[in-house]
Amino acid sequence: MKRSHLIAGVVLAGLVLYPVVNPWQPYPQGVLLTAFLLAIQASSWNIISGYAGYTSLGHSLFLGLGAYTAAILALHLGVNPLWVAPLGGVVAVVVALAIGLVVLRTRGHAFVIITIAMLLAAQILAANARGLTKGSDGITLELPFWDRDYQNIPFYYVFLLLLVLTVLFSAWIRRTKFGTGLVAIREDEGKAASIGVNTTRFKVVAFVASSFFIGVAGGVYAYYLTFLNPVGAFAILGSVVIVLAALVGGRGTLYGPVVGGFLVAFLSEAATVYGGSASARVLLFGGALVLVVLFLPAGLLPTAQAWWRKRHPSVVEFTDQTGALSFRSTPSGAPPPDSDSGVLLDIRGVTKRFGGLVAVNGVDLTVRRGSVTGLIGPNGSGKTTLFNLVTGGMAPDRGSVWFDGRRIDRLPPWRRGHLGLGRTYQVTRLFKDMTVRENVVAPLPDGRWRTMFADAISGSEAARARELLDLVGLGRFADERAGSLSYGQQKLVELAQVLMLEPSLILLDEPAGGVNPTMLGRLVEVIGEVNRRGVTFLVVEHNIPLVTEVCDHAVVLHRGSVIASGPPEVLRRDPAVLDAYLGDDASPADGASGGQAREEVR
Ligand SMILES: Nc1ncnc2c1ncn2[C@@H]1O[C@H](COP(=O)(O)OP(=O)(O)OP(=O)(O)O)[C@@H](O)[C@H]1O
Repeated sequence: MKRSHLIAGVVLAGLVLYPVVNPWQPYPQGVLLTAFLLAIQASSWNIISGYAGYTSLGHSLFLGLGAYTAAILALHLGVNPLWVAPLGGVVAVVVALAIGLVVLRTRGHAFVIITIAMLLAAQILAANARGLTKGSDGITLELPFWDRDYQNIPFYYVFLLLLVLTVLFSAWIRRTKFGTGLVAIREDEGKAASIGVNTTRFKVVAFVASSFFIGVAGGVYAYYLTFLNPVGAFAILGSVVIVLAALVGGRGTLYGPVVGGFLVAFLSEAATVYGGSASARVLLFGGALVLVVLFLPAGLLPTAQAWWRKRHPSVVEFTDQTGALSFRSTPSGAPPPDSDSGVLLDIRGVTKRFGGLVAVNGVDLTVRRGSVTGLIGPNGSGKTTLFNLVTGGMAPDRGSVWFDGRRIDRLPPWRRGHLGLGRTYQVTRLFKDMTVRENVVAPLPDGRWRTMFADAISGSEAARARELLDLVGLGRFADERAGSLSYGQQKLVELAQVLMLEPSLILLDEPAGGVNPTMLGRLVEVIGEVNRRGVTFLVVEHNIPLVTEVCDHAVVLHRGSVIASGPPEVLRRDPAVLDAYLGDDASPADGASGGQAREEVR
């Protein structure tokens, strides 16, 4: 069992026993209860804002929604708020879904702004829907039905139970492919989409998942407070405190937000007792936020863990990287080598403009099944743009892209990944904070919900990841952080990662760039081996000898247009190609690339 789980278990046992051992202490129980509530919120917030990296500044919206749901039902139907608290979670989920579907189709800052706006809108709505909420007069609820002797102990246990459920839920999410996908979105959303992660769906589900337990807790909280008004229920400070708690403890970790929730709740209590006015409290939180961002950007828990790891370093075993190609079996699902070399990728008249610049100009290009096709051309000739058009990173202005007989240019990147289209990047885009193994199992071969909620590293997948890592010679690095590998090794891991999608076509963008000669030899071997297993390649590469070695066919792009195609050794002597690389018309701007190409072409 992991040490952190053990510590959490001991702390939990202590918290369960505390009211039993010390029943006549309503004050510390009340403080702890507030800490549980904040930890529930921070831990839930962590699902969308820690795992997926989409910061919500209005998460107390869900506490208010839960509280109002329970309070309104109690007011109008006379039911006890405690029994209908789960409905608060349901309302929070419905609202989160509606907001998420609108906002999370986009990327970036819009989300942060909208979350604050939603909180303020809810406040205004609650103040104005007087028939339902009694407006700014607020709703007063009955006192708890249990004997006064029990004080707040029942609330204490309900919040503690909700906290345990929230943490278990968050832990389960982190273990699934969904959780890995969220971290992938946080680290590099574009890359996540290219390996089959339906980023829109993942973000919406994460936002919804982050609202439920807060909504339930809100229902219980209304009963605990016995009074509810719009300003208190939808307070912006409540949201700021949630963010602060998660940042202090360590966003993106399982226990960080819980630890942060406790610390911030205690700090808040101390500020109320010793700090005097409410503005002193705000000042204290502001100051704490600044200090955390400046001195503990990762949060307390990750900083402590890093310190521990430094004091107790694990022994890293370096691979000798020999025998990597002596694998035994064919990767499951890889298509058999196809003797009939029909067209697998068909790019028809594709054009892409950036303002006045025509980066890709009416390109027609076909890649035959089973081939290794090279795509060459001077710097800026449009090769990477063409890759982006094929994999869905951007949409063409004109023309169409067909893959395996199906038009794909309007499909989102993840759908293209599910169809068997994989790519690597000019500058590797591994998820650097994940381990090598996590990187390799991160791709999602299909868009089914079952796959999404399967274990991130299931038995068969672990075996396959191992096999693929052995294929590229990096099996022994499986548990290392991907960012700690050399650049060439990262390129190989990226290839193993793409192979996990079981692609039929892989687009390699400058695989040799920045890779040392030994690594390059391995890369060439791996490309050859994977190709023999039936995978087709389209390779962008400046290293012409390498193109001649691995490619059976090449296409030359110049200023966005195809100027030649044929066997690489023939193209090397084609005057038009030589001209494009070295010719009179080479502009001073690409002079450097011309010099580089001059070396490489010869
Ligand atoms: N997102 C973008 N916005 C504006 N211009 C762009 C964008 N992406 C590429 N370009 C421009 O389009 C042209 C083609 O660029 P692209 O990166 O596709 O060329 P390339 O052949 O891959 O070059 P290299 O060999 O240097 O990677 C260049 O002039 C580049 O500056």
